[in-house]
Amino acid sequence: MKAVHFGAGNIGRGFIGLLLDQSGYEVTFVDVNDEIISSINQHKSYQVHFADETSDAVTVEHISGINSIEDPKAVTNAIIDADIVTTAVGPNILPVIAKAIAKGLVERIDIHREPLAIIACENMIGGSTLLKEYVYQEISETDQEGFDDLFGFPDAAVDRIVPNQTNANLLDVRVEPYYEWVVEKTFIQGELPDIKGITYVEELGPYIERKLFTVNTGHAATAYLGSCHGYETIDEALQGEAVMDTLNGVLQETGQALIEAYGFDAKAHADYIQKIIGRFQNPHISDEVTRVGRGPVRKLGPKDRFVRPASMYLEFTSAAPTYLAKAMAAALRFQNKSDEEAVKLQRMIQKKGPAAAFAEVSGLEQNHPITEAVMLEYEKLR
Ligand SMILES: NC(=O)c1ccc[n+]([C@@H]2O[C@H](COP(=O)([O-])OP(=O)(O)OC[C@H]3O[C@@H](n4cnc5c(N)ncnc54)[C@H](O)[C@@H]3O)[C@@H](O)[C@H]2O)c1
Ligand SMILES: O=P(O)(O)OC[C@@H](O)[C@@H](O)[C@H](O)[C@H](O)CO
Repeated sequence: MKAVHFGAGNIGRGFIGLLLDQSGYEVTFVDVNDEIISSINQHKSYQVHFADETSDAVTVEHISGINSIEDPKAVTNAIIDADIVTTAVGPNILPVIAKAIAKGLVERIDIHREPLAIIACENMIGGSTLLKEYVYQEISETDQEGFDDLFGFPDAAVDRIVPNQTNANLLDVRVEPYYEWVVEKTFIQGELPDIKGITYVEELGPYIERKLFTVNTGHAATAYLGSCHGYETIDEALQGEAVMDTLNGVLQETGQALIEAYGFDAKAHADYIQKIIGRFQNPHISDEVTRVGRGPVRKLGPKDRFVRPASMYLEFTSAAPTYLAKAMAAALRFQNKSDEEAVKLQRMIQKKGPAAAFAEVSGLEQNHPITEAVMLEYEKLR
């Protein structure tokens, strides 16, 4: 069985590639980073190390790599032969890889009519659905009809903390032991891919929102507040009472919204929160606030980890959330010269002022109760 995986980065090698290899797939990584791709083709294996005191490292084999800039034809051929396609490139790159996926699918359908699942493993709601939209923008309406019967784009939620890597071997990855990969089975054509570690569900909504608005909201809140307080890593930031108190408050607010929306058991959700805070505190992982806070414009977006749960909270309680507002205010103060979105956001704030900048990225009006709550906290952080 053959898998094509776009993005040979942290989660690509440390999670998706590992599980595909363990399920018997030969994995072809597609990436634009020539150093990584050359190394994959030279060594044909790498090790995944686990950030705990007990687990042994696992070797991932049966891999190859394609540099999609240098050899687009090889990407097309790999998609023609693939039994599954997965991605972990970041939400902003989905429109870029959609072109290569569309070309591969158009040529594939001329050669054979085997069904295929294309799964975007990105931290966002509806990642595969969005990828499908980008792919369909690249093909004619006639081709689209043929595609619907063969190619499924099931949405997914992936959870495993994989920080930036500092290993002697470029390809090796150090990951937390915990993982979860949930895939919505509704739109899969043909048989469900037999991948060890995937949980198939009828409806992904509750899973992706629970994950995104607990793990990722909590993570980003810690990163932005930690950064404001001068901390460099997530575990360091949580040693300070101020950040920990706000994190707890944020997760109480998102928890209240999630329980209202999906009827989760309150005790089970409280346990889930504690487990996640424990994962953030893992002393065997050093995860930089700059990685976790990357892309503040995306993270302050209308459907992402802050604004959507804040809007749910407002809807259910008729009050704007306090702690989510503190975290969003800290996001507006996030400085990182190496992060394009952080630089862009600071420029917007300088040019238009914080309320207008927040309104633009969040999609909320300047006089919206959430914007007003964020501005109150923004002033306090001065
Ligand atoms: N790291 C984590 O803890 C984690 C966990 C769950 C989900 N995710 C999600 O996985 C995705 C990737 O995150 P990551 O941490 O692995 O990032 P990363 O930067 O380590 O990896 C992204 C990879 O995509 C590659 N890439 C960029 N443009 C490309 C293109 N046009 N074609 C092919 N490859 C391209 C990059 O070169 C890089 O190797 C994100 O959506 C992230 O939210 C990450
Ligand atoms: O990948 P991002 O930028 O959406 O979010 C940063 C981290 O919160 C994220 O990568 C987590 O480590 C991951 O989602 C854990 O499953």
